[in-house]
Amino acid sequence: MTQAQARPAGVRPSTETLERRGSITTDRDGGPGPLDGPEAAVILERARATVDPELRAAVESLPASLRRITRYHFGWEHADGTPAAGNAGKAIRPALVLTAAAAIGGPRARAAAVRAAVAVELVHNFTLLHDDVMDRDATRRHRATAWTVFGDADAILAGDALQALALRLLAEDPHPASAAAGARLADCVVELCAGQQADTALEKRGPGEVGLDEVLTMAEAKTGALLGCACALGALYAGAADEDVVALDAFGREAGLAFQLIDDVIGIWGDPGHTGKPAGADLAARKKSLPVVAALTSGDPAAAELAALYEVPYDEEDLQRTALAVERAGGRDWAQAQAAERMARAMQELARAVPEPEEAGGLLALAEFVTRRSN
Ligand SMILES: CC(C)=CCC/C(C)=C/CC/C(C)=C/COP(=O)(O)OP(=O)(O)O
Repeated sequence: MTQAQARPAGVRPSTETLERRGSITTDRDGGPGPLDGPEAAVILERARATVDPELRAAVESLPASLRRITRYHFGWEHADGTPAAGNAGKAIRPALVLTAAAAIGGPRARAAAVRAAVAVELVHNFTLLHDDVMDRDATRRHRATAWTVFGDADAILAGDALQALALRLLAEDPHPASAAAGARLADCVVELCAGQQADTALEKRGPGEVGLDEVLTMAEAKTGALLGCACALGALYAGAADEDVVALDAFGREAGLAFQLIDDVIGIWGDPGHTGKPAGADLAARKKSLPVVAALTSGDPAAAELAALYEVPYDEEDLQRTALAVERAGGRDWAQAQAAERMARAMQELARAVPEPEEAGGLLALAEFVTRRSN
């Protein structure tokens, strides 16, 4: 099913519709003006504007030493402590929390779910800080990663502090759903850790020793779990029925897997000007990303060439050859088709929880965004 087909018929919400269901607000409350760009971009921008004050307040509550690292990580400060323009990321996860809440319970539910959205964004950034240390990634969001500036220990501890702030935010929230949300977020952190552990274990194995199913399972835990949790938290804060919370969690997970598939494609063929990461970093690190494992297990003659390249350390010369071998063995096409398939499943779950297309439009737009993005 194509993405266009996946969108339920007749869904092209107007600015008024988006306002009514709470996905956006106009400048009456100081938010962005009327819808003037792609819907997802407006929703993401609005989510960023909604969560940033609480996110900053949470970070300001940290001791000075940890505050410095986290302010740098969010792009609010340079390494020397002077103010920076800020690049705290795309805000996909807080947008999912707020938009899921709005889809079920309208603008009031969206407003009630702000702390949950901040908590999810804090957990996401905890994982990024740790992931960069483990992967030895030197660049994130177009800047040097925190561990390269402050060292491994400080980056890890700043990540730990963000996770603690997330759980404290929910613990202090008087909303009736906050305890269930806290438990769900804690379970999600455990799943993220298991996914990350599976990933590091896979990286130690040879190119011929990794199966596609186990990489998909790992990616669902590492990436899908938090997107699913974000949607579930929004639904919980809106007072959704249990089965709708489950369906929205599944929607987020499937969209999350599509997101990881596209992230892996971008990691190989993306434009570094957009991604903020060096070209081919995943191939250079010999990462067993989803397109690579799909290619390795394809049975295509190009798979043998790819396996041979993956057996030896990275050499600048072979970067293009490696990307070409993944493509020739079908890894790129498979990842794109699999992302479309996951999107179709996500749409089914969304229709179960939010059958009214007008209400589902914001979540649909975000899911489409993750499979269309270029960074
Ligand atoms: C426990 C542990 C260390 C787990 C690691 C989990 C992990 C980092 C998974 C990768 C998820 C991912 C694609 C992040 C980029 O998100 P994004 O493109 O939305 O980032 P942005 O906030 O910069 O936009």
